[in-house]
Amino acid sequence: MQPLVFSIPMRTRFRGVTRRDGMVFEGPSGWGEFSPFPEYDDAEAAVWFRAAVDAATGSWPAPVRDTVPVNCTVPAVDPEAAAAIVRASGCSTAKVKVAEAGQTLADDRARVEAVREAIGPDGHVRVDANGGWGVAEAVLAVAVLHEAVRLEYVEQPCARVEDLAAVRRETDVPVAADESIRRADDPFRVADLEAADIAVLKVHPLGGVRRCLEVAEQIGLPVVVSSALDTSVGLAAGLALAAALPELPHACGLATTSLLDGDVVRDPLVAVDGSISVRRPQVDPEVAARHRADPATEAWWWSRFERVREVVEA
Ligand SMILES: O=C(O)CCC(=O)C1=CC=CC(O)[C@@H]1C(=O)O
Ligand SMILES: [Mg+2]
Repeated sequence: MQPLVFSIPMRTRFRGVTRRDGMVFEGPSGWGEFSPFPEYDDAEAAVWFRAAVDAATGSWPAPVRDTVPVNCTVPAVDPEAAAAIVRASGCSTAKVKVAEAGQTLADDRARVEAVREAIGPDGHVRVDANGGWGVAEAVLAVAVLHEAVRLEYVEQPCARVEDLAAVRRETDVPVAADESIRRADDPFRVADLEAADIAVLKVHPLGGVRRCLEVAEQIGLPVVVSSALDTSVGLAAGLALAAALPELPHACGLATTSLLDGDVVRDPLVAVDGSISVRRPQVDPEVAARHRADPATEAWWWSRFERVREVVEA
């Protein structure tokens, strides 16, 4: 089948995005997704392209489990909306966005408190600052939020690896690295600088399932597999990675189809009782057609696809 350009509305604005656009294409092994965020340049998008080609033409490692525990993902919304997302999810781990531009630590605190209330005392609450804090700010914010709700970990409190290491030395709350791995020239620097307790791995920004498995083996840290807000096609690759990891001590950030108002498959990968069953849904042309991008968006993606393919084949 011809590659398809999709454009799916987000249910809530997330990382400044209100629609998720991208392409899916089919190869001998199944469907692959190519959906780098629009602001990424061709060199960065090329890594996502490799992951999509790998999904469509390569083989995935053998799974060692058939379900993957997942967290619900709570955008930087008000406390009532945050609690409603947690309750609707059925998950016992929640990842809460904090440090959103234009919001305060009091906003973050009110959100995580509502999430703790909704998830109960035995649930896990983790926060993701997407590098939005400086070191001193992060140390203070983590102390306040940990005191309020007990945190499982804090993801990417600061942008720089050196700053992650500095925060890690100042707090007992485990630090997870995300952008410092997926957008870094050297994904292993976080381990070399003892900057993180946990590695968040995303399949598309890191070039595919097998490449991620190699990173997981070499980085020497417990891994949390997370999505890049993919459709169920991209998520299946994350699920394959999570299913193949020898150890999976934390819930994974793969319950993100609920953030999208639609999908390209008929049977989306959704969490049931906090877990997703490991499988690989195929694109349904009729369902995908409902989310076909408008001609201008389609033209933009085709031109990106051709440019990035040239980068990859050069
Ligand atoms: O980890 C999750 O719970 C879901 C995925 C998720 O939060 C993200 C996906 C893609 C880009 C993001 O800004 C964000 C993240 O930073 O982890
Ligand atoms: Mg993150």
